Amino acid sequence: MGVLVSTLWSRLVGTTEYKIVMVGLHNAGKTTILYKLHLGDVIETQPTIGSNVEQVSHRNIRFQVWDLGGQERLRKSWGTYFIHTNAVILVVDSTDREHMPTVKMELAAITAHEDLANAVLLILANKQDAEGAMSAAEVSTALALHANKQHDWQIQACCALTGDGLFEGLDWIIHSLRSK
Ligand SMILES: Nc1nc2c(ncn2[C@@H]2O[C@H](COP(=O)(O)OP(=O)(O)OP(=O)(O)O)[C@@H](O)[C@H]2O)c(=O)[nH]1
Ligand SMILES: [Mg+2]
Repeated sequence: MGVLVSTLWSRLVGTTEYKIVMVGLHNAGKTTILYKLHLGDVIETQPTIGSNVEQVSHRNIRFQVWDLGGQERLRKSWGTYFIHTNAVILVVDSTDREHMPTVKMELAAITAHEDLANAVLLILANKQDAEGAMSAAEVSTALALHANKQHDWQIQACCALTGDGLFEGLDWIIHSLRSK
């Protein structure tokens, strides 16, 4: 009963907070997305060593968004951020066809991680503005997303520079978490 009342109260006064962890290979656009969501602006980024964390608000819901460095040597530590995560965002550089097999391998590790058993998964097919970018459908095929039966998932095309697709992605996360 107490949990029900507190959930209803949170929804009424807008105090729900979800933890999102954003992963993806180096140069995928994670930090650009984080600050586009947090500040509404495009910032100049450097490769992330470790992580950034910021609050993002959308539809009266607060998200604590973690942006993890994507260089190969940093990927081993992603798992240390996963505890109590509600949603994982996997950011993909849609122009980087060569590294899709690596993304697929990292995705397999993410979906198998025990701390993410209840998390929902959003794949952002980023850099849609760039020439030669794979469509969301092509990225979906390259990553064999339909084989993923463990998590609720969705793929969303986006462009971090304009912000197109980013809030649609958050809308899906909200909808998916609420229908759990
Ligand atoms: N054309 C285009 N460039 C983008 C887009 N998103 C990010 N970039 C560029 O991609 C480069 C890498 O962006 P970051 O946000 O630093 O990438 P990251 O995923 O945080 O990289 P790591 O911190 O190394 O893991 C930057 O030059 C961004 O401006 C996009 O949607 N379109
Ligand atoms: Mg970064």
